[in-house]
Amino acid sequence: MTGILCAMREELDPILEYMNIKEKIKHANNIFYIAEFEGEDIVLAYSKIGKVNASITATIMIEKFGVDKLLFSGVAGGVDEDLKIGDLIIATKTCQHDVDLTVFGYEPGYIPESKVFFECDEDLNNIAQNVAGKLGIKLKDGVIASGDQFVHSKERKEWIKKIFNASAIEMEGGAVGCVCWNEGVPFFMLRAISDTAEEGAGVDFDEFLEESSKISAKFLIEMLKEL
Ligand SMILES: Nc1ncnc2c(CN3C[C@H](CCSCCOCCO)[C@@H](O)C3)c[nH]c12
Repeated sequence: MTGILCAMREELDPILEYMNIKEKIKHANNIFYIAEFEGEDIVLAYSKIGKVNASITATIMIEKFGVDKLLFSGVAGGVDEDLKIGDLIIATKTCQHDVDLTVFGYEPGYIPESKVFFECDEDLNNIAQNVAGKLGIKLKDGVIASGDQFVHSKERKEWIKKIFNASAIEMEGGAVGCVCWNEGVPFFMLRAISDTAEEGAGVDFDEFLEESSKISAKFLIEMLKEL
């Protein structure tokens, strides 16, 4: 069964509008929507913000609901110069930019017995690129870096770009990628840009959250039709 995960209610609501919701299950302070879409059952939820919350919900989706591929939809801060507000990006891999065990000689983002980068599923990414081609949409791909902080400083953004070669920044994908890697579940992440993660990003985020969430949701629905 396909799982669709978002961080915020605003990111999930535009997706639910396309779904025939059959059941709502409350569990671990989340609501899991069991829906039917084009004859297939799908489980959907928003985790709440941040890597810990996203890890909890992703793990429950897999362990309790038997999700065998996990698709994330939401918004992100753009890092690459060519990413404008409203543009779409998919992750080739995710990481955690706020993990720092460098005093012990480890590279930024590395945790012993784990890894810095969690690869996203190539087949799902290829499907996304095919859908983008049919729709005539530019769909960037690249590293998307997560941390438990809303990044609103050019200095921090440039550091994340330099160290992780990040194209976008958010707060959940590195955790969900880690969960899916450990569980052996294919992971796909789609984000629409809501801000540029620099000074003033908070204002842009508030202004563009809803519209960028809809852009991501709309594309995800087109992709679901190809799964
Ligand atoms: N620059 C940036 N830095 C880090 N992450 C992001 C993301 C991606 N999501 C949005 C949300 C952060 C917003 S907290 C909003 C608090 O409530 C505001 C009122 O509801 C979190 O789930 C990560 C967009 N721009 C970002």
